[in-house]
Amino acid sequence: MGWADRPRCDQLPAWGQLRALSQALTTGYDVRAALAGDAGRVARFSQDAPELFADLSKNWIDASIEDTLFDLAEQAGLAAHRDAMFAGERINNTEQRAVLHTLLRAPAGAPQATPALAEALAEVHQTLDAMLAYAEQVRADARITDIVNIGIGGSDLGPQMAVRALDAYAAPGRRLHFVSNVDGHELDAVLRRLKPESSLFLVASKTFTTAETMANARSALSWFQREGGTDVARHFAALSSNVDGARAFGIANIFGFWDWVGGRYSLWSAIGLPIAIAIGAERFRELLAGAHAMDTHFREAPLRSNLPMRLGLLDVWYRNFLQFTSRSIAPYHSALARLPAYLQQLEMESNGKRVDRHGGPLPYGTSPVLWGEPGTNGQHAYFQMLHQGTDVVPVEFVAVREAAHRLPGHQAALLANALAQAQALMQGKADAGGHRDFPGNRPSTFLLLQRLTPRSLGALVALQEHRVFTSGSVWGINSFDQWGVELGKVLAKDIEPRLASGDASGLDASTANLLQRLRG
Ligand SMILES: O=P(O)(O)OC[C@H]1O[C@](O)(CO)[C@@H](O)[C@@H]1O
Repeated sequence: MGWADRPRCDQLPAWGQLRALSQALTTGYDVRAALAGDAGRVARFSQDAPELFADLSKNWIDASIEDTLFDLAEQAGLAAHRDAMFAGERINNTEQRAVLHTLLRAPAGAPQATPALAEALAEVHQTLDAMLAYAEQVRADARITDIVNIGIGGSDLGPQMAVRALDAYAAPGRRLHFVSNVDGHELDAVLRRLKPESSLFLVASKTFTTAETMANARSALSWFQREGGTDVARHFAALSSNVDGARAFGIANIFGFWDWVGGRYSLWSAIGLPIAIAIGAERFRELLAGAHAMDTHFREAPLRSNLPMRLGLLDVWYRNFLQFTSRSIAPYHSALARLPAYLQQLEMESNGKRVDRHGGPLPYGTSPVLWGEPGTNGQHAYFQMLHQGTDVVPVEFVAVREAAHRLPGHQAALLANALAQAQALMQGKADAGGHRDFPGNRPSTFLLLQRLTPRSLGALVALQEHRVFTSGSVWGINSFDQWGVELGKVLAKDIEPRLASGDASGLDASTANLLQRLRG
């Protein structure tokens, strides 16, 4: 039986065993006792992976639970599903598309399973070379001081997150702006500071039809022409798999990609152009190399030491057997400020599904809610709830050992806080007074990077992509479509003219009332 037609995960033997294991944890799993009583626990639940170290030992997990999760992965055909993705099978079944973002970071000429894949890889490298040559050209052009990326969702979140994360590698004197929202305040605030002759607009849209991006691109183009800009070909470029659409818009400089790159998996493609302009071609290649190293790990490491698989299986354990509904991301590096937003799209758009890949409703939970802010800021905001709230929320710390700055004292203070928070969540502190009592035993994972470099960022992001693949695969869903975003788009199109006309016919009473108030 193949991965696509195996029984649903809740009908697999390991699922029942995991249910029994979770029912045995009547008062939760005691991580403190487990750590104190087992000298081998840290080694058993820690591991190296490319560019990072992971400590899972503060989680509600033990050897028998993890072994049963490994059984579940085997029974669910996880490895075969992964291999099908790398082999270019159309695993995105609702759109009949392959899922090959990993090919975007494969080295030129890397052996491929089929001639078609080898050909696709050659095309990837041709486009990459052209895109990186263009990035270098922009970097060398002292007249261009402001680059504006106009895109939304995957055409915004990845580049924005990475540009900020790699700011230490950016050449000074050039500003990158990201405009995503159809809310004109956002574009207006950027345009007010720009001059046409020193601006470059990158219109980033896989489909080149997304309403917000098209509205912003049209407004940017009229501003450019109104302000006396003449050379559209020099000041506008498009990053899109819809080359005809970009051309019809009037853009000549187009960097393409393929339908097998999902929007939220696209920062490695032409969508990564703002990153390449910020950090340069060589550093961009390092970003790809870091991701490729994680791809190789995901492909080749045995299940037991395969970090994306271990994290994804832990996510399944938490979501389906301990009923945790969210995970908090705590990056202890201010340059990773946009990582939680990026991961929200990655995980919640991929795995926020209520039917299996054949369309059958699921009786179990899927994507958790992801949220977070950089540490130490979160500590002074919502960590109260993590320590003393009624719900258990697993926290994923991301810490970076070496700072990119030389300000004395700050890095030690930052790292001490990361460690202390993980420790405090776990240890707790008994106090008879109630209000000052910390129950402790709150689970966390600790990911540790040596430095935040293009390479380590690439590995970190690929790790997250593959852990999302893992949980989605076990759940039997299609992690690569996003039909859930469509209905709101259609309704907005219907409502927009009504705001002008006031026609509320056929609307429900609440929407009709709000429509009239918005008009007034
Ligand atoms: O790159 P595009 O085609 O403009 O799409 C932007 C985003 O919109 C979505 O399709 C959701 O509406 C995302 O999946 C995607 O990343």
